[in-house]
Amino acid sequence: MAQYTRVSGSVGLITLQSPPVNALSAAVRQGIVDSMQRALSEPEVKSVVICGQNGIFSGGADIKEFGGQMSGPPLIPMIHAIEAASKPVVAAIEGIALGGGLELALGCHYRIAHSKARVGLPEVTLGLLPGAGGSQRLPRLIGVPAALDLITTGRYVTAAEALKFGLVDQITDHNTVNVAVKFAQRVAGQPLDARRISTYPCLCPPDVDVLFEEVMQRVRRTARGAIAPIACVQAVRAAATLPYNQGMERERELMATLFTSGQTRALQYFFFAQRAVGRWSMPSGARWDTSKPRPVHKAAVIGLGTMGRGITVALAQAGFSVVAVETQEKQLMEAKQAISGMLERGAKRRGVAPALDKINYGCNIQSVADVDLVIEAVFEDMALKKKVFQQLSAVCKAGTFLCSNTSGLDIDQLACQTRNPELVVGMHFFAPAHVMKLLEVVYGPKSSPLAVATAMQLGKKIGKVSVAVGNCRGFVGNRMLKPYLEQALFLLEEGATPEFVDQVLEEFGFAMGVFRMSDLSGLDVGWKVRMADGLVVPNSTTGQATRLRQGRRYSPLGDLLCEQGRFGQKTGRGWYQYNKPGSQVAKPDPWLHSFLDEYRARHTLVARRIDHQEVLERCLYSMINEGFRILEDGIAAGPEDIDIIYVFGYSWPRHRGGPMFYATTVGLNKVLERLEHYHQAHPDVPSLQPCDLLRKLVASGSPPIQKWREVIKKVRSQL
Ligand SMILES: CC/C=C\CC(=O)SCCNC(=O)CCNC(=O)[C@H](O)C(C)(C)COP(=O)(O)OP(=O)(O)OC[C@H]1O[C@@H](n2cnc3c(N)ncnc32)[C@H](O)[C@@H]1OP(=O)(O)O
Repeated sequence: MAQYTRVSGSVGLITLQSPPVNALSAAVRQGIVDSMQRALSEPEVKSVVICGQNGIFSGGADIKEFGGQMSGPPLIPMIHAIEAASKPVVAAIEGIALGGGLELALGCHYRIAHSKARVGLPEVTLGLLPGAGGSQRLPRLIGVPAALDLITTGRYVTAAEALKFGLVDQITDHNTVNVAVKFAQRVAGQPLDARRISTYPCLCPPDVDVLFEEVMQRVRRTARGAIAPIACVQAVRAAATLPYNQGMERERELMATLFTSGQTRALQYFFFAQRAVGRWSMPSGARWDTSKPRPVHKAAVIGLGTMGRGITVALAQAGFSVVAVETQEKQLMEAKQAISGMLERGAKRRGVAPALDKINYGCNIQSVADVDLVIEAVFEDMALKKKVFQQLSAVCKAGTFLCSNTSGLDIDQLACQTRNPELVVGMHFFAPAHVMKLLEVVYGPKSSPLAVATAMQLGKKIGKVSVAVGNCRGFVGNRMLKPYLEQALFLLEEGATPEFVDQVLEEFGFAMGVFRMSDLSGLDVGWKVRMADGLVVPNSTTGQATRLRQGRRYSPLGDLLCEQGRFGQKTGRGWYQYNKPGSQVAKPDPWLHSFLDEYRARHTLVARRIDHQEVLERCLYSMINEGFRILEDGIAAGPEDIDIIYVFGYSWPRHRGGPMFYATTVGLNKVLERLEHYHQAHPDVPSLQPCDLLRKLVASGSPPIQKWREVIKKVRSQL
């Protein structure tokens, strides 16, 4: 709702009241319409101020209303009526003015912002465009180039930047509402024609066509199939080329297309999923709201390879004191130099001082004795990690949390090496750890809610999206990756090329196809794991046994490449060839194609034509099937956890919501039917066998994803 009061005798004050972010719900819109009518009809009122309660102007349209029947007064005529009002209307912007909130402020005749306020049009991140006149008013107010930037990226700007753009008229460090009220008194009675943004001409630079072309190309390149950024450019182009009313018509048409697209539904789901993962729970019943974290002031990182360096930078940049340990003097010096460089470059980008003094380097594990939390990031080797955990347990003060950055080893085995296994959790970062947003916080059977809460809070403080997951091989992300990689290899055996598989996956929206990604990560990483698991049989080039392990189909293709020293980008050869080791430009490799031909001939495999659909279905549905198993096993509490992990950690296209949400858009019955089909064709591939939870969801009528937790609960209670 909105509250109407009269202040200072002649100013009508409209306060938006809809906690927590004063979203423009039907009730708020109705409140604004009613209050405006009152303010305009009261002769004593000479001007109006619109503000939001609790120091927040507005977080925009109420996203929860998008799915349902719209009720209450629509936003566009409401904003037009404000702009057309005969009395000056001033927006007093505190906290945030986002999306529809900023569009409302753009309908006002003046905007006063607090110096700490942030404004923006983030609709593009929800698969929309600023469809309440924002795409037409903003370019008229701040010019086409700046409007294109804000609207296509959805980025927020500070009050200072907004003032520079001319987006706000004044900023203040004082009480914004008081300043706005005084301002409103001053401008009462002044002519308003020059204050109505919709009447402004749209100022374009001379080379505006070139600008639109460049922006459109950039947007198409980076959108990975998302349609909203393209619609945003088209809407701003309409502002630049058409009279206001026609531009509004174009905005409406584009908005209608976006609104009915599956992409906006996926992105709205993703918005709420991002918030849902913070409300973690464990199978024991421990939860985010009943488990208090302990403050961490000083942390340590053990092992300063690629991951350890990134983690150290992430911690130092967030203001933590860090003890960084590498036992070999030479490696320590190299790491120190690399970390300092990373901090300096990061600080330069953000215009702050580098946090070099936050880090103490040492060769001795004894130097971590007084820290509150340790993150072990040594080689992915269980014996080595166990030794480190034994040492940490002996050295650290009582109560220190011991965390491992393992990407898939058993957390419980590490916990068992320590005196206090309840203080042990996994903190699985993704490379580069100071850049990638995802953190899997892994609880073992002995991990305490205190340890989970502390790791989750630390993740938040260093800017990560943290997801609490259970302990199993590969946790959530890497466990689901296994069937995906496996299917990609099987497709090569059956006739596909790495280029074709990658092309299909990249057209789907992945930043990188599976083979380009493997070349980037290094083929030797998985090879070592498979060797440790006893899956690699060296020099076994023929015979049925080469393609079977433990009764299941197995492709040795990756092992065979590694035997040739082809580890990917770092060796200049992998699934692709590169100009030189370390180069990132992947080129198809004729050697690889002959190698695949010879391999198929040796194993009497006849290459067949594989189409887009088969690549997508086999790679993605096998992965989704594993996601259902993960839910069934209680390793992830809900589908949102999996989707967040895949978008933030594995470049799953956000506009498709994540693998589990994607399954709902395909239709669970279709996913089930195709898995059954492929499993029948490949009975020796267990990952294609549809899991029980998927069958149960289909049997219960494929409920919406928000209801899956109930079905999962029922399935788990029957176990
Ligand atoms: C015709 C169409 C016209 C206009 C289109 C639009 O306006 S689309 C909406 C554009 N606005 C946004 O995209 C803003 C989205 N919100 C945010 O970015 C952040 O929530 C915000 C406002 C910066 C606050 O961040 P903070 O970290 O402080 O809190 P949190 O994100 O956890 O949000 C708190 C709870 O508020 C809910 N919420 C936030 N924004 C909206 C919204 N616009 N509509 C509905 N609900 C919103 C959010 O889900 C949280 O709820 P909870 O139940 O606690 O999860």
